[in-house]
Amino acid sequence: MKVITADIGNTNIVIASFENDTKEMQERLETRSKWTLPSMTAALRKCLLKNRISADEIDGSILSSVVPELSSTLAQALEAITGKPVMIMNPTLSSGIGTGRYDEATLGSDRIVDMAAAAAFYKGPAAIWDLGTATTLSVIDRNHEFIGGMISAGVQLSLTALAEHTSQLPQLSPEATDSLLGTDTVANMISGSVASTGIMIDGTAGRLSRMPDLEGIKFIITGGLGQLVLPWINRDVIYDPDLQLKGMLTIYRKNCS
Ligand SMILES: Nc1ncnc2c1ncn2[C@@H]1O[C@H](COP(=O)(O)OP(=O)(O)O)[C@@H](O)[C@H]1O
Ligand SMILES: CC(C)(COP(=O)(O)O)[C@@H](O)C(=O)NCCC(=O)O
Ligand SMILES: [K+]
Repeated sequence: MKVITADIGNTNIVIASFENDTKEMQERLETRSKWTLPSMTAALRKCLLKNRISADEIDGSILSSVVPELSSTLAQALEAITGKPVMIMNPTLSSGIGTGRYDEATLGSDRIVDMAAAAAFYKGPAAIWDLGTATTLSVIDRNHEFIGGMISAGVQLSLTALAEHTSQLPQLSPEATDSLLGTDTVANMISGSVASTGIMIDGTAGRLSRMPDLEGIKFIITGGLGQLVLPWINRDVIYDPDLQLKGMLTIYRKNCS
């Protein structure tokens, strides 16, 4: 069975294709308000062509979006290409996660997808940090109930905010660093965003591991910026850059009958 997964984040749209459990394509498009139905459809067709996937092989698709203004454009583009209705993430779909403690209408669907993948592939209790535009933490207990989390400014977003709101700080992209204490402005900003995010995650993980209800908790890191912070986390973590894609595939299968 061939399934397309589409994930609209605030920085990137990730389009992937799975043949059964094997990922055979992954492409990134920029998230921008200028996408129209024709330009989106053309971009999707280009992704498929580049990966030699023909539209009539596709059995179905699933869309997860945290940018509602773009959801219907991408959904319509997927439907135009596949000729089949797209499954759109919403609170009524079965995900394997109990979200009753949170206001479900406001919970980002990328976080439900992260938790669904963690439950399916690693089992709870688990804490998932997703390092994208924002850094999110979502925690599930052993019964796969979402018990709470955190939202903080992402690594790139913090750097951008520093440059935009100060006179003397430059615009930077995050990069790997092994120095805690920088001796110039750039090194200070990089350790202040990259190292400090890893240390924040490590400290939070330490506290979570001491919570009696979360005994045996697993720590999972994903998202475009996840790899950069790994060296700053001094404990066992699972790094799974495909968590979001695997979660969407899991939810598609649970709901496609
Ligand atoms: N494969 C990658 N390698 C390095 N950086 C990446 C990669 N993918 C995304 N990024 C960076 O990660 C940030 C966004 O991560 P992403 O998980 O795509 O965010 P979102 O889900 O919010 O759209 C951007 O700063 C982007 O430049
Ligand atoms: C927190 C987020 C902005 C993260 O988005 P991302 O960094 O993946 O683009 C997104 O999950 C969202 O809009 N959530 C809604 C608020 C909530 O989850 O409570
Ligand atoms: K995120």
